[in-house]
Amino acid sequence: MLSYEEALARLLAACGPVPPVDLPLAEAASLTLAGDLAARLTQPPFPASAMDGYAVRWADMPGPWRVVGESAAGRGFAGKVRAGETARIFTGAPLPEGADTVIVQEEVCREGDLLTLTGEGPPHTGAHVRKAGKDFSAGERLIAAGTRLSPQHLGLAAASGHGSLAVRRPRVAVIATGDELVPPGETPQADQIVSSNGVMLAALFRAAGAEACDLGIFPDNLDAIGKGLKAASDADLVVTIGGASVGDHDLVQAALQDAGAALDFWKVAIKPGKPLIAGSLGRARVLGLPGNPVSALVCAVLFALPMLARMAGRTNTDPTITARLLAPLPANGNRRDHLRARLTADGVRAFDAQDSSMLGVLAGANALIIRPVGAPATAAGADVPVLALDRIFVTP
Ligand SMILES: Nc1nc2c(c(=O)[nH]1)N[C@H]1C(S)=C(S)[C@@H](COP(=O)(O)OP(=O)(O)OC[C@H]3O[C@@H](n4cnc5c(N)ncnc54)[C@H](O)[C@@H]3O)O[C@H]1N2
Ligand code: MOO
Repeated sequence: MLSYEEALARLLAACGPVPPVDLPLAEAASLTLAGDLAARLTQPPFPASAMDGYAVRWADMPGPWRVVGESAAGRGFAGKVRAGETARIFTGAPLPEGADTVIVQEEVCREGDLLTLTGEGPPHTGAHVRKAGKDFSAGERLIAAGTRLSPQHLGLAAASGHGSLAVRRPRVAVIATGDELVPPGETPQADQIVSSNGVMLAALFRAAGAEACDLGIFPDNLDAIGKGLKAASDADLVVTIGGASVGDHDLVQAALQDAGAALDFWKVAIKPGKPLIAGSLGRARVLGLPGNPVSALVCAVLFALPMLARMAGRTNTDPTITARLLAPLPANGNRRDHLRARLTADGVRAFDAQDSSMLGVLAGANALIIRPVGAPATAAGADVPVLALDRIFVTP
């Protein structure tokens, strides 16, 4: 059986960046920028007031002044501020020619056109004025290729003159297999259960900056699964769920072979998720995940997310952190284990129930404690490696 490290290395070696697409800013949130982004505009484009007040020449301090005009945001003062003169000015408005400093309105008294200083006045020349280009200048590199776009990045891109962005958004097709499955919202008949994994994994992949298409449920027969694979074949990553193990109705490998897929490996020394299948179908990568919900999610977190990061053109940062163990753990066997756990400021504690079918425990877990192959019994207080799921699911 392949180790986790070997399996991940092989999967990543087979993935490259997908071609970029141009998307409107509003659709680019949390996707990955394809190329360096340079400013097209300068911000602020002109020296601008940072306060509501009066624009003056520092040389004229401490006044008094004659008010000769007004500069508002979006409607500057066309005239010039000369010796002894001032212009009313508002936050964000262009500083009129001749002026170099702003006095806040709380520090002056105005009677008609006459303005006198009542407070301390501005501390230095240029006070309360934002120089042109203080934020950024046209041509400046603002966001590096490979960055996942946060809301703040989108604001910066908009301000700097971009209405759309070139991003890499890998496409993932999700195929659930199983005669026992009915879609979410439907009432299962005798011997049936609801397919929970499709919606769960599609949401995970979307949160990772992929375009996920949940193709639905395909029964346990070669023809049906073959149809599913056909429908999925223009994706960058095809993810099947279930039918990965050794039972008579576990047909995903056979269906992949029928469809002409090349199989790379089957089974990884991890827990849960041992029967993972990996291969390629045309130009798509294929991951055949085990059907147990926890196994499917753990495999997706361990393998699909790094593959999607690579396809999106991001460097895959290892999300593993270290936390203090709050309750002892027994020695681990020959598979790298991933214990559902609760991570708090105090440390991390594994749930007692670790069966790979239990969605209730999975949904209550915000972390996976990693138990390396052959890890000895570990006492409370020790530092252990942990995957903090909250971090993985909300990145950027
Ligand atoms: N004799 C052996 N039996 C099994 C082995 C083994 O090594 N020898 N491995 C076990 C392990 S470990 C796992 S994990 C499972 C994986 O099985 P499959 O990938 O073939 O999955 P299924 O049998 O199709 O389903 C398993 C389980 O998950 C439920 N399921 C499937 N799809 C969904 C879905 N979309 N939503 C919710 N639940 C789903 C399914 O009903 C089963 O209960 O095999 C063990 N057996
Ligand atoms: O490897 Mo299975 O995923 O333990 O239930």
